[in-house]
Order: sequence, then structure tokens, then C-alpha cells
Amino acid sequence: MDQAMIEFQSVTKQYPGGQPAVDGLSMSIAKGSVTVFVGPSGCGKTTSLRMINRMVEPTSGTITVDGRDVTSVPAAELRRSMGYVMQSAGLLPHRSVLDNIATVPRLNGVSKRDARKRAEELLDVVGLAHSLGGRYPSQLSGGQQQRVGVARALAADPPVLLMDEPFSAVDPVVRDELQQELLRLQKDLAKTIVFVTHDIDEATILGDKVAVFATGGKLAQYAAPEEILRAPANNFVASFVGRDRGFRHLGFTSSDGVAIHPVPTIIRSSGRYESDSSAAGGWQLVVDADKRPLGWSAPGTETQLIPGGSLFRPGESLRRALDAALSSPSGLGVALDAEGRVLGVVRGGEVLALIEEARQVRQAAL
Ligand SMILES: Nc1ncnc2c1ncn2[C@@H]1O[C@H](COP(=O)(O)OP(=O)(O)OP(=O)(O)O)[C@@H](O)[C@H]1O
Repeated sequence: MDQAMIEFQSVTKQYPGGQPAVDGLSMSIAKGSVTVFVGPSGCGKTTSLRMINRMVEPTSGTITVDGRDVTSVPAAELRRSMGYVMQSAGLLPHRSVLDNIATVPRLNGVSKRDARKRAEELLDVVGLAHSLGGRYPSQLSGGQQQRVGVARALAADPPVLLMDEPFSAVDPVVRDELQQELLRLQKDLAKTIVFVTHDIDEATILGDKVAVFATGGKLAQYAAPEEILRAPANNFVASFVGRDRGFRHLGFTSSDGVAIHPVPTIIRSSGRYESDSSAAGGWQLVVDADKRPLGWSAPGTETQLIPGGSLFRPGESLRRALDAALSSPSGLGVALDAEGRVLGVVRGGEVLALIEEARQVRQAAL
């Protein structure tokens, strides 16, 4: 059985003069897992998150972290022992990126030199160039600021990371990147992450477990994302998950059987185009000298680059394969190897046929 890291036991929070913000919450969060709190606005997600590090105190009930009642640890110490990332990265505007990341280690008594060295390592971890270390937060993009926020939360190597809508203020493309980056990070770090969002897509992408909160601060369902999409516990969860949940469910269906076909390519290097095939008359994929995709060229327009759709890597879900095909101007989804080089393409029709097959297998199993 998974070992519990965080436990809520009958936790209620009542702010003065209102309905309970959180009502009788009991749940166990496994060590090393990503748990997402999702639900409509005002249903108590943030309040529940903040009770874990005592930014908010429960009215009744108990929360334990690693077996210890949180009220037995001084609030400031507890807060410092957990990473916290919020929507606006919450960086100190007059401190450099490196100094921001080094904040908690410095508070913990780590020398300035060591804290900065660690901060530099963390720039690598979150995918930021070292040259950004000397900048001020206002000199970074929203996505870069969020990465700094994550680096800062990781600086003291806390076992628990609390994330409150950390990616909701960035545009969808950057958001997708940050989500994938977090999943990659988590593979190595295996932190216990509690993540708040109001976006069911984000919840099912990131969560090992998803907790759906209903209005009035009640836990409506707590389960693996596949189960929430496949078998919503009640009407509230079903309507929150939405009618397209069948499509979302594809996010868990393996793409193993998808065929990857060769694709005619044009190699563009130093501004020159060189077609490597005789496949005239069709769409051609434009790649650089290392076979990384640059875009598409429509039939008969060889030097005009049309931006491509999303990309797909074998091993990812059928949903990503379908996304790649549907978002591609050619109708062919570009498949990449682990180094980002083009392997070939997947065809939308074939992906759909596999989806239908998977649906029939699922139905037969019912
Ligand atoms: N400091 C506070 N004082 C009084 N009421 C509060 C306070 N903080 C939150 N609430 C109320 O408690 C309820 C739950 O709020 P909470 O922020 O936890 O919800 P949420 O699900 O995180 O919402 P959102 O997605 O909008 O942030 C809401 O009705 C909110 O108005």
C-alpha cells in the first residue's frame, strides 16, 4: 500500500459569518504522488491547500504531514519546510532571479555562496538559462517567472510541494510546456505534490490522483484521473468533467499500435532548401540539418513554411497522437524520437481506428 504523506481527518474550515469553506474533509495523500485539487471557484481548494502548511488554521479536524500533527510544528517552521508556488510567481521584485531562488536556503542559514550555487543548479532543473540569473523578475516572461517560482520552491529540497494554480496565468502553449516540464521533473524528484487548479484537463494530465471539490467545500470524488473520467461518482462530477470526457479519457489510452510512416522532407539549412525525396505534389515536412521539424510546406509551395501542429512521441497517449494529426496543417501528425528528431508521421484516420478499437475492447470488458 502507498504510504501516506499528508492526511486530512474530518477537517472543517469556517471563516467568520459564512458557509463552511471546507466541510468535513478526510483524505490521504500518498508519498511521492501528485494530487490535484480541482473544482469550481469558491469550493475550498485553496483553503484546503493552505491548511497543510498552516497559512490557514482549520476550525476543527486534524492534518498530519509525515505522521506529525501540523499544529505541533511552529507555523513559520512548517511553512519553510514545504515548497509553495502560487499563480503570480510571487517573486521579490527588487531581488535578482538567483537571490529569489536562494531565499529559503538563506533563511535556513545556508551561506550566500552555497545558496547561490544551488540556485544556479536549479536554473538547469527548471530549464532556464544561467544568463537569466542576474535579471530582475520584471525582466522575465510570465512562463519564465513561473519556472523561477518552481525553482524557489524546490531550493530547500522540501519533501512536499504545494502549488496553487501555478500555471493559470500563462498562455496555453507555455502552460502545456510547464505541465510537461513538471511531469519530467517529478519523475526524478518524486516529491509529494498537492496542486490546485480549476481546469479538469490540467488535473487529469498532472494528477496521479484527482480530488474533485463541490460547492460548499465538500469532496465529491477522490480517485485516479482515468476513473473520474470513466466513472464520475455523481451528477456534479459528471457535469464538471464535461461532455467531452470521452476525448479526455484518450489521454490514458496507449498509442502503442499507431503506425509511424515515412514522410517526404525538405532539409533547410543555412537558408537553403533541399528536398530529399521525389514525392512531388504532396505535403512535405521541412526539417533542419539535425532532422528537427521546422514546419510544413504545402503542395507546390516549396519555400513557404507553414507552422506545424503539436508533436507526438511514441509511448505517449492516443490523445497526443490524435492532437498531433488534427492540429497539423497536412493532417499528418509529426512523431519525434527522444532527441526531438523526426521519426515519421501518424495518420489521423489510423489513430481514430485505434480509438474505436480501444472503445470496443473497453465495452466488451464491461
Ligand atoms: N480569508 C477569508 N475570509 C473569509 N472567507 C474566505 C476567506 N478565504 C476564502 N474564503 C471563502 O471560502 C470559500 C472557499 O474559498 P477558496 O479560496 O478556498 O476556494 P477555491 O476553491 O480555492 O476558489 P478559487 O478557485 O476561486 O480560488 C469561498 O466562499 C471564499 O469566499
